[in-house]
Amino acid sequence: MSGRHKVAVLPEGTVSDEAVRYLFRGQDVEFVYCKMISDVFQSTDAGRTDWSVIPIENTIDGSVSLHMDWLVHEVDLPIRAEWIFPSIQNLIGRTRELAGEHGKWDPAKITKVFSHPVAMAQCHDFLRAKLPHAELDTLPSTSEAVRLVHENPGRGWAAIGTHLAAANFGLDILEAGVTDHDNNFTRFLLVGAAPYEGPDASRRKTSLLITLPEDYPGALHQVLSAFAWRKVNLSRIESRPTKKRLGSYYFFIDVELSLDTVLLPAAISEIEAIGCQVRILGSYPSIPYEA
Ligand SMILES: O=C(O)C(=O)C[C@]1(C(=O)O)C=C[C@@H](O)C=C1
Repeated sequence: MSGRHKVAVLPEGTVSDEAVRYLFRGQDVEFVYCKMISDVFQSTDAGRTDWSVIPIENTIDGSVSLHMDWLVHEVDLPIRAEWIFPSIQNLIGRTRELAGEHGKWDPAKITKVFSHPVAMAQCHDFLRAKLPHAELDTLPSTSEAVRLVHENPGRGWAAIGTHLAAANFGLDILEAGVTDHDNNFTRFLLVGAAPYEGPDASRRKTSLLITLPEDYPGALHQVLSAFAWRKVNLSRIESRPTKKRLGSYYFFIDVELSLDTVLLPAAISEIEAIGCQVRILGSYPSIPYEA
């Protein structure tokens, strides 16, 4: 595809937006903001954009299962790159509306908190300790939550979201950094038909989706040993339902090796020889994060 690349991503001011700006810093790309993650996937699937930005795993909340399932069942978009980005969440609202006697926000004045479910889960301890009385409501993104609070003054509403969203909607940071741990990162995937052309990374990975044969005792052990005896490192193994039958699962396996090496195709052939189905989800650079 020629010309300026287009990247589908959740709305401006989301963590995904911050992360994609970081990945493409200094490069001439066009961001196409989509309200829902389904629109992010479908935009590239339908060819309207070259890539989609998909949050896939978080330090505190683990894998984003919904997005993993979309990658497998709904679209066929190869993974082109992965990178991590800090997920810094803040309590956002209007200080003037929510302040107590001392001018600081007063938890008792907050009736409802909005956010994306994954962002909300990252702030579980804070919400339980400081706002146990508040109703929690989830939305398709953190910036959508901030927008809702912006449009509804005087109701005691607050949002969990980024500094960028608070600034975009002219709201205040009531409390900064409210995630359960400071060292909170989200891993993102760039998926789509176009190869990623950014600066190359020395670390490469390959993601595989493996379906085990039925009635083959020890099949998972054999799969793992095909990697183990070749001393191939796996950075993640995760099971998800095939959605066809109760108890039937795929295994997502991230291998710390490019598909261009001799070892990995040999391991895949060995795994297929025992009757497993192997789908290659992508072989891609793992871009390091530099603070
Ligand atoms: O709502 C956002 O800000 C997003 O970018 C979405 C999302 C996610 O889907 O996991 C991405 C990263 C954050 O850690 C929390 C939420």
